[in-house]
Amino acid sequence: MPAARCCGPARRSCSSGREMAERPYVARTRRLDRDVDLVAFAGGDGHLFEREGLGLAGRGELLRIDVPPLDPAAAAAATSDAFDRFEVDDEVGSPGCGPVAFGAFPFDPAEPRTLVVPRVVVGRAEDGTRWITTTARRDEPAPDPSTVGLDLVPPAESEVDPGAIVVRAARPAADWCAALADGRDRLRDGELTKFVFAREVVVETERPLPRSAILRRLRAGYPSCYITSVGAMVGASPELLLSRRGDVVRSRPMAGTAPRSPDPAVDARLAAGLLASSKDRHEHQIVIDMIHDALLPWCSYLDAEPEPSVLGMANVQHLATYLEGRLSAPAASAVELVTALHPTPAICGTPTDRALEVIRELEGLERGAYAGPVGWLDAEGNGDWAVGIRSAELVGTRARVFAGVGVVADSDPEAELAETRSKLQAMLSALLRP
Ligand SMILES: C=C(O[C@@H]1C=C(C(=O)O)C=C[C@H]1O)C(=O)O
Repeated sequence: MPAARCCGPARRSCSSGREMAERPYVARTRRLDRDVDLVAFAGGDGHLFEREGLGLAGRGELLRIDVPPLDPAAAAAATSDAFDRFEVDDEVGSPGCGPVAFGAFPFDPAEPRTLVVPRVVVGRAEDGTRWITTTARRDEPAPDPSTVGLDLVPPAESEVDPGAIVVRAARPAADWCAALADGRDRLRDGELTKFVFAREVVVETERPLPRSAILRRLRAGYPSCYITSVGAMVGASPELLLSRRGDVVRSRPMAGTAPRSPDPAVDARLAAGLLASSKDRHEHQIVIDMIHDALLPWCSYLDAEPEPSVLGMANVQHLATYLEGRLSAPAASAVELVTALHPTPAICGTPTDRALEVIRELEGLERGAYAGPVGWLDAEGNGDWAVGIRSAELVGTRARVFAGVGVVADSDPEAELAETRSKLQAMLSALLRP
């Protein structure tokens, strides 16, 4: 049974005792005439998924939804059951309106996953539509979206000086390189084609890190990335795992990396070298093939760009390929597709099970939600999910910052170490403002 969408007189009939038991929650969406800054709205303790100023930001927590791991159909059933418990009064009707849930799922695909439905969500869409949704239990005084909204914007955190800062690699670089070489040598036995190996850097400060200031810096420095804040994780990922709008599905995987140069001629040479590198093209193709094969069973058609392009951020440039398809009816929900796709070889390897074994045995770190899917889902199954890379777990005065690299048979540990340093730069420069 879909979430009840009602408005006007129909709202009264929704208040029967039966409705009360079946639909204990209400969600009201209203158009916003004022503009809204999503990063400011999310503040230091909200939920955020934003790219180029568009997306969703939420505050508070009405409800948590447990999403079963590993089983796409069970994940879809759990989320649609949860959304069915809402009476929805939505005057806008765009993707991301009505009740929405945010999640930063763990990397480990077998671990439990949770979505959070905030109490207030604001949205900004590409066509200029802006809206606010409030959610509540039916038996509590319902906040009115036309009055509640933007007064909830938290005051900007002052640029609190976090005091003395200690930064250290969780594992000595030489040790990490030796473990990577050990894994690489196992690629030669033919059972494993690629695995992704990550490093962790720990940042400790005297006073808590200013989360909303960090998000503003990430947005300023990485405007083409997905700026996210969900649970303990913050990030600026360039990589779209999955976007689902109605029956249209998109993904933009990335794999294959080169540094940037301030000299345009050198930078162009680096990009051309990346496109011509058989190692990087191989790493990239593994990811595209897997995503294509994993999405195809859900689609009536699916197209991938024939050639990757090079996408540049401030710190690194990547090979990237768009895939776009139309979902077969009934269209699978975003959470169903995310469950089917994750973990891709961009952040795990191939074959998945062997790569997971090597990561668990040799990486020596707890990935948590690093490299897990991060995004949102609405009651119609729409959603946007990024790959949770270029991310950090922030807890009080401690941040764990992560970066990983794809390892194939001809990977060089020192070059891969340098690549992690370039990738870490995104988050470290946002955290450490001397
Ligand atoms: C794993 C990370 O990045 C991934 C690995 C890449 C590579 O190996 O070339 C490129 C983009 C990402 O898919 C990371 O940034 O932590």
